Amino acid sequence: MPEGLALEFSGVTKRFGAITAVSDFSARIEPGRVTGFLGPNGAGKTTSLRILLGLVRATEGSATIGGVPYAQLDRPLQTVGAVLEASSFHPGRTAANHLVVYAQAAGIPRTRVDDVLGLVGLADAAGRKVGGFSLGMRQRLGLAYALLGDPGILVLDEPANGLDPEGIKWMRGLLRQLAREGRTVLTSSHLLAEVQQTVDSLLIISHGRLVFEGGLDELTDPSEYATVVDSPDRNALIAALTDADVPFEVLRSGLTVRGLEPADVGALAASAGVALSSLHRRGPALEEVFLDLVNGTRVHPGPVGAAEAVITGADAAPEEQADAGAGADEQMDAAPEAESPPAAHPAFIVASTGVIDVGSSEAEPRTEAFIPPEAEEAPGPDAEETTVAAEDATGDAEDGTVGAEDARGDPDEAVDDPDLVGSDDEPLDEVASAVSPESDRPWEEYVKTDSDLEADAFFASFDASQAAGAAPPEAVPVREAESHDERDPEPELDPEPALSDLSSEWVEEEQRHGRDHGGEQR
Ligand SMILES: Nc1ncnc2c1ncn2[C@@H]1O[C@H](COP(=O)(O)OP(=O)(O)OP(=O)(O)O)[C@@H](O)[C@H]1O
Repeated sequence: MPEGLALEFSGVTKRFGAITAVSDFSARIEPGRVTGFLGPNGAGKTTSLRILLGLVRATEGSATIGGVPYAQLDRPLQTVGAVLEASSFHPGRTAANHLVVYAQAAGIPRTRVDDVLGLVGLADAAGRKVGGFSLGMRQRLGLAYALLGDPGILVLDEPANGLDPEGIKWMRGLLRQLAREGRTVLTSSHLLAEVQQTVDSLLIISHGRLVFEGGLDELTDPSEYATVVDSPDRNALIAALTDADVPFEVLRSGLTVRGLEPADVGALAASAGVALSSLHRRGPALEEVFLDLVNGTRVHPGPVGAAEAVITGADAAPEEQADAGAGADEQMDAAPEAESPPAAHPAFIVASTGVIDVGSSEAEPRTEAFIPPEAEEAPGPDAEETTVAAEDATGDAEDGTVGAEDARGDPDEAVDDPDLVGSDDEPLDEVASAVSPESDRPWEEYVKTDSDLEADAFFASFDASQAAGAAPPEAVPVREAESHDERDPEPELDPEPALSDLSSEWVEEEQRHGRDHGGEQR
């Protein structure tokens, strides 16, 4: 059985130019549990996970896997399986062939490909081209990739995206099973409800800062709960409570008793011979508590230093805090259940859904890595990380893509906050090469990370070493792939390319479509 190892973030801060994506984040994730990593859009979840996986270098602090940085793992794919982005598969390759590339590169037997495809429910689709896959199928394929090396650690970024209710149920079961086997499972989401039934522990992050660390049952204070009880003979129940000196309020939904558990109230009624029509515990809706935590109107008195972490609303009146979370019924039993530069590591290369270990990345000097035309006006290509226009890299904000502006609220405020401005003595070139903090709209700027350049170099060197003169395939437009009729067993896509066809031209084309293999998918 693969060994689950602890994951640890120690004082991790990541600045992208003027934006602080993660701020002094420390947390420990234990094996044998499912840990939910929660936060609203733009909170810094993906950036934190990328730092953990050696795809982005922390500005400060470190993240380790079993005590060592990702880059120092001997067999990365067999140690950590990651799903960070499910939409970046080559549309012309079959699901099986996609995995075979990674299996070969990591020395994993071909039979494992069939195993994992079966495990994620894609056995029947193994020979189908990924361009015809639904989002949910791509998500499953991403998971198959993560499981390929039978790793003891699973790091999944929003794994439920695109899954139907049946798929979500299946995913929950799988995560629980993996944790039961002793593996470390870290799964991110922006919805508490999505992970509520799965996780043992929670990390909640907001504006890059940890605001909660603990179990679901620790999210709320026991004093926030009350027992709601009712009887067909309400007068008899009122008399029984009054005789026992138990204070209560009469509500339309029943009598609310504070300070007594449902079992105690039930016993009291039984001893008075009063039949009950309902008896349950009522507390703040967990989703409300989650929102209060991320909005700063609730501060968790845990060891995370949340009081300092939450910038606004921390001094809201206690009544307001209680009101904000109260009101939703909850069934009794529903309650809780850097210095070493990773990109230069010769033993791994970044792939779209995580990391693979396919030998040296040094083949292509970084200066020759693909630089999108949009980046040409940005600081020079010899910078370690390069700024590119946000519209191409992050999608148009008007399309609904959440960018830094959404995440940070008032952009002017963000720029004025000294914490959000990269300092001149940053150890990385990225800050120097990023948009200047004086820029009008720094939050819209995309900073090309080490992993972007690693991916560029990987595909370029792959092409150089494998190409046998075959013409590169035309990239299949997304629209064509997405409009595929499921009744057609095999979409009319381009022929499946050979490994040697994975040319840099294709990568460029993919990047123009926003499917940056291995890079930041903003
Ligand atoms: N390469 C980059 N260049 C510039 N800004 C970036 C880059 N990557 C992330 N950011 C910014 O960092 C912040 C945190 O982003 P991140 O993707 O980590 O958040 P998230 O919690 O994963 O959000 P979501 O749930 O929407 O995926 C955002 O403001 C984002 O715009």
